[in-house]
Amino acid sequence: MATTYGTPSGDSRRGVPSPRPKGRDAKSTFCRNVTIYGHCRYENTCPYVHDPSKLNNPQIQNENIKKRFNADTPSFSPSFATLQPVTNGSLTPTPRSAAISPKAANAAIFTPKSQRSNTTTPSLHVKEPVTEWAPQEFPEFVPQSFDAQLVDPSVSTLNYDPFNASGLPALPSSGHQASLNPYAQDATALAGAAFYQNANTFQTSPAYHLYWPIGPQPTNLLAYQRTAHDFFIPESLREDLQKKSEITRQILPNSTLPTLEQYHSLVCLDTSQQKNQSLFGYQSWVYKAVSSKDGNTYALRRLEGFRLTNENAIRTVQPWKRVYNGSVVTIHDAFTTRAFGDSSLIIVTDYHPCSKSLAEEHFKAVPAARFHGARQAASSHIPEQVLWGYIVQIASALKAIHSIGLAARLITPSKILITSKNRIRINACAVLDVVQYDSARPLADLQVEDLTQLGRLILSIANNNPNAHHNMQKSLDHITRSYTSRLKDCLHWLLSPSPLPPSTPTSPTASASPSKDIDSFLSGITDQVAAVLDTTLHAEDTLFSTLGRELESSRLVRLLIKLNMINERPEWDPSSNPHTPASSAWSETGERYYLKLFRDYVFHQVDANGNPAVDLAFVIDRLNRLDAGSEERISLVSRDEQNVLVVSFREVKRGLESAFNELVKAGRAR
Ligand SMILES: Nc1ncnc2c1ncn2[C@@H]1O[C@H](COP(=O)(O)OP(=O)(O)OP(=O)(O)O)[C@@H](O)[C@H]1O
Repeated sequence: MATTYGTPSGDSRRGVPSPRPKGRDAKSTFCRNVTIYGHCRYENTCPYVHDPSKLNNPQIQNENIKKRFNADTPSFSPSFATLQPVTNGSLTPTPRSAAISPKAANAAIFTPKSQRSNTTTPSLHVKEPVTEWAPQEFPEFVPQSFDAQLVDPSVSTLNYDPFNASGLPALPSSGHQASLNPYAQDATALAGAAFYQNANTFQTSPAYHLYWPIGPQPTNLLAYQRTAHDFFIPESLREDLQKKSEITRQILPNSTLPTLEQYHSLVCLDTSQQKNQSLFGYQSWVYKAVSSKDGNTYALRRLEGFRLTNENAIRTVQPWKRVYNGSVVTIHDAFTTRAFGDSSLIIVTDYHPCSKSLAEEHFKAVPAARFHGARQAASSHIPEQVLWGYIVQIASALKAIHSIGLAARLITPSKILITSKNRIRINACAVLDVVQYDSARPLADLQVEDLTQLGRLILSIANNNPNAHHNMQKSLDHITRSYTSRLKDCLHWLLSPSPLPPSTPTSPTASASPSKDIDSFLSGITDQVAAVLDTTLHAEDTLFSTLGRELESSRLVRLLIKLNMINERPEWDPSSNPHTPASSAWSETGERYYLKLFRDYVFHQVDANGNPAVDLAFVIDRLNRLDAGSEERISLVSRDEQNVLVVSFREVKRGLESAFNELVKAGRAR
């Protein structure tokens, strides 16, 4: 140790040393007050060395060292930089790094969001520090509302979703019988919920909660251009769907109709008492009925007075159950019954609400006073595209039917249903197979007959006359005048007796097969099939876009349900005993307070005169921003207008999810 001569601090002028000299160790420093006679006036109390020889004495030096590290010396304890949460929920101390970069010293204070209380109002005006230093290119790291009770050590870190937009903890699914929660934002928290998209997939971006970019953008419209219809499905479609739903549920309160096996709540669909027996040989009735087995609605066709003489006759219905084609009304079952007081055959088919037959569509009966009871065409000219649509759809049905060794046998206007615009289905299949079982004709003949019946059907519709085929030449002349030669050739091919000469249905360059079958027919009308397919795809696109709009609506409904479950809930206080009245209103305090103000902001806007401002576009726009968790800030004014809270949609969303999650947890616990 180098000997140094120290200068005792203190008032040396007055020669009084400080009782506790700072800086160097006094016991190893020579006292500057020692005179040439080796005396210090304060030797008894002076802490400095007065004998220069002692300065180099190792014993003294050791003594000094020992004194510095004796039993009274406090033990060494490392200081901790941070307490870092680990996956099992405990806090692990991490030693402070030896070298702290000067940049780090300037960094904003890191406040783990998990440590924010759920029950106290967060500071709404202070920008959250974590967002300030988080690099922009990476998603912000948000500790997921750390709650030691919620964290299950058995849950691996794989369950952790850093992109969980809800900011809520993923509830452990293993070992828990988690009940499905249809309102949960966090799909990963739901056990086995395949209904919820992205249930178990890793989300590379949180874009699933953003506004769907396809389709109309209502916010780009000017105020006067906005209508409620811009946000929802078209009015005509909505009305159509609602009508169908209502008619499907309709029942007759005092119905005397019986229950047939599992089919109950029968409603007769026939609008006319005049029954045409020529088609089946029996009077037929059609009923809507509900199955007690699956709760679905079916159409039952009843053939009154039918007696089953051969068991095999009713078995012919079996292969029809395999015909699954978009242009055929699907058949489900057939049985006989005496429930109506007679012997009846019942054929169970799909029910298509609000459908009508082609006869009702194109050959409507007009008031007798004007036309003496005659059937009059509903419209004078049917567009050729509509006719080709019918042809292609029925051809597709016949392809499915013929390819499994069956024949439709009844392609007639009253037995083809229009289930939506220009969408047709062959009805009443299988009936003739049962009732004419004993006098069955060769299948090939029946299949050729199907094509001929298709020709007659199109001819009658094009001529607006159900009996057009009775005067073939006149009817074909009308086709020549009103439609293209393609359609005329097609009808000519269909109506000609089989086998045909080696020509084709519509084009001389197509198939040279002499046979008259569905394959030849389809190969001759491929151009029309392509055109109809294209129209169908466009219709599908339109419906898909409409569906997308409804998707937005369903998101908003979920959001509204959550808001309404939280807002104005004074009777529940999580901190109090459930059997005692709440001490403070949970829904009025903490983050729920700004949810309440947000509700006012969205739904209770007023204009400058204080009158209610009813702007649907505004409401939808703000709810969408909330759902997307936009960073945009809004001012929420308290009801007494004394306070203004500046808060982002993202913060409101986080508060909403957190509060809703509290309700869900409390509900589960109960
Ligand atoms: N599967 C079904 N789904 C919904 N409605 C159907 C179904 N089948 C038939 N209908 C409706 O039931 C009513 C009666 O049908 P039906 O086949 O008896 O025709 P119709 O006009 O009475 O002919 P007909 O005089 O030959 O009996 C029609 O309005 C038809 O639209």
